[in-house]
Amino acid sequence: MLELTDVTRRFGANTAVDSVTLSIPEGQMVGIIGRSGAGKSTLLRMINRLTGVSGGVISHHGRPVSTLTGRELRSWQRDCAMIFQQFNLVPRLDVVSNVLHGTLNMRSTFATMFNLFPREDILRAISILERLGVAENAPKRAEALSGGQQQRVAIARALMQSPKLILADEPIASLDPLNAQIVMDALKDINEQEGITVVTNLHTLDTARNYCERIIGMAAGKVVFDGRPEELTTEAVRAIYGAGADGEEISESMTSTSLHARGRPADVKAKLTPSGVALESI
Ligand SMILES: Nc1ncnc2c1ncn2[C@@H]1O[C@H](COP(=O)(O)OP(=O)(O)OP(=O)(O)O)[C@@H](O)[C@H]1O
Repeated sequence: MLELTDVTRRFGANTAVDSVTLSIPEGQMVGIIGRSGAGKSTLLRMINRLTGVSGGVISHHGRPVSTLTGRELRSWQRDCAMIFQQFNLVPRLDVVSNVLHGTLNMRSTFATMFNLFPREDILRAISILERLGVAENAPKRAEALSGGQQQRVAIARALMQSPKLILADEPIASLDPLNAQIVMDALKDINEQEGITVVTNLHTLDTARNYCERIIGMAAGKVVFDGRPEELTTEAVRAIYGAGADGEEISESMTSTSLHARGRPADVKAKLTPSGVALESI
């Protein structure tokens, strides 16, 4: 169980995350939604300790993790792997080495500097890449891969850490709908097969509904919705996304996966559905 009690993060006078209290049981797939600036990334980054807390406590199985330092902090960061919107791979390094870097915290600096990896780790990295359908790219430089393939490599690197939790910060925001679906399917599969808790920020409501058993809605740093997808009523959506700054109502484009493909008229929207990609006129 991951527990956040009164967790707050301030940046100067700005409160990015405001007294958030949450319990996330082991094995849950949770989607965090909200407008830009609602505090979603800051919340995830505090769990992984990329960002410190200004107040409150984060604990895992009763152990406070928000105050860990040194070796214990590194061990916690290994337990909760992060996946980022921009993949964060080493572009010039080959794919398999990128995945092997998931073992970074477990190895000596010397071994890491010279890319010395045990044979069993290399075989494991390749089998994880196989599972994610990108093993044929193992010798290529990461930068030679498409965005969707790079994100699958980033997921492979996360799995290489044998994490207890995967924290994904807008993992599909840079991907086209088809690749977005492949990446979300991979995260769902890992959650179901391995029982790894997945907490993912999503900028699209329909993706959260389709993939997550629990949705947390944030607005201005606070949790304003926490429930099952079917409990997410229009009223709840309005509480999360509110009205626009100029008073306009929430629009589908704010909350759904929309793509204006090159050469395609802007009034056609590609929507990610459980059965594939549907093009709709809007
Ligand atoms: N390192 C930082 N320094 C100063 N302010 C920050 C920092 N990180 C985040 N903020 C501020 O905290 C607030 C919440 O930002 P955060 O990135 O967590 O929101 P978000 O919901 O993830 O938005 P987005 O979807 O655009 O990433 C914003 O007002 C942002 O400007």
